[in-house]
This record gives sequence, C-alpha cells and structure tokens, in this order.
Amino acid sequence: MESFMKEFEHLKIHLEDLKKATNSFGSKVIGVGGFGKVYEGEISHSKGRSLVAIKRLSREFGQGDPEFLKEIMMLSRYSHENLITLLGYCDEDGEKILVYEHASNGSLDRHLSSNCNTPCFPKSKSRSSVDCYWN
Ligand SMILES: Nc1ncnc2c1ncn2[C@@H]1O[C@H](COP(=O)(O)OP(=O)(O)OP(=O)(O)O)[C@@H](O)[C@H]1O
Repeated sequence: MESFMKEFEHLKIHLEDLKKATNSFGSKVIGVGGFGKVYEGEISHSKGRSLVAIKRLSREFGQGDPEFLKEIMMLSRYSHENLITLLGYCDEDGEKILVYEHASNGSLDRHLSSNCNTPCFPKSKSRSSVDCYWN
C-alpha cells in the first residue's frame, strides 16, 4: 500500500489547505454522493490554482479505502476530454479526500434528467467519467 501510494505522491494535497478552502468543511457543500459530501473551494494543486470539487469520504456512506484507491489509480492514469480530472488527494489524519477539477454545470445525469427534451449539449463541453460532469 505504501509503495503503491508513492507512485501518486505528486498528487498529495495537505489537509490544512483543504480545511482553509472549505472553512474546515463547515460550508460550501455543492453536493452529496456515495462517497460523502462534496465541497467547493479554491486551492493550489499540481496543475496550478483553481476552483475545485473536494470529495470527503464519510465511511457511513458505505464506501472506503478500496474505492478511494481505485479512483486515484484510474483517474490519474487516464486522461480524456470527457473524463473529469483528478487533481489530487489527501490521506492525512484518517481523512480520505479526493480533489477534482470543478465542473461548473454539475453532473451530467442531473442536467439530462432536467432537460430531457433538449438536444445534445456541445461535444466540446461534455464531461463524463464513472460519474458524468460537464463544463
Ligand atoms: N467535479 C465536480 N464539479 C462540480 N460538482 C461536483 C463535482 N463532483 C461532484 N459534484 C457535485 O456533487 C454531487 C455528488 O457527487 P458524487 O460524484 O459524489 O455523486 P454520485 O455520482 O451520486 O456518487 P457516487 O458515484 O460516488 O455514488 C454531484 O451531483 C454534483 O452536484
């Protein structure tokens, strides 16, 4: 596990930085999914500084270490215009947090279900992953 994580060392983000960006996880909640709450915040990461989506693992939601590791492994290895980018992760003080590029239009499934009569969105603006988001 330790040697596995070494491969992704460059994606590490400090818990302190994520706390600063989210008022210690006290505000800026933009959604809740199978992993837990998702927060919005601006942070510095391996690709610069930007607005990001911060997914904080809540174990009572049923997901845990395997899903956390799988997400880091998959999303850091594959890059595609239709895949949401994983910008980093935090594994500190018992916290497991994933940091993604912010998809300003939220999840694609929500968009489609609320606009089911509209034709396709522009291809260049689509975003999809295991979960689908678009910008
Ligand atoms: N990268 C992102 N940019 C903007 N909003 C996001 C992003 N990721 C998640 N969200 C918001 O948080 C909500 C929950 O996201 P999440 O991916 O955890 O949901 P889910 O697909 O239901 O969960 P899961 O697939 O883990 O069961 C989304 O519906 C969306 O509103």
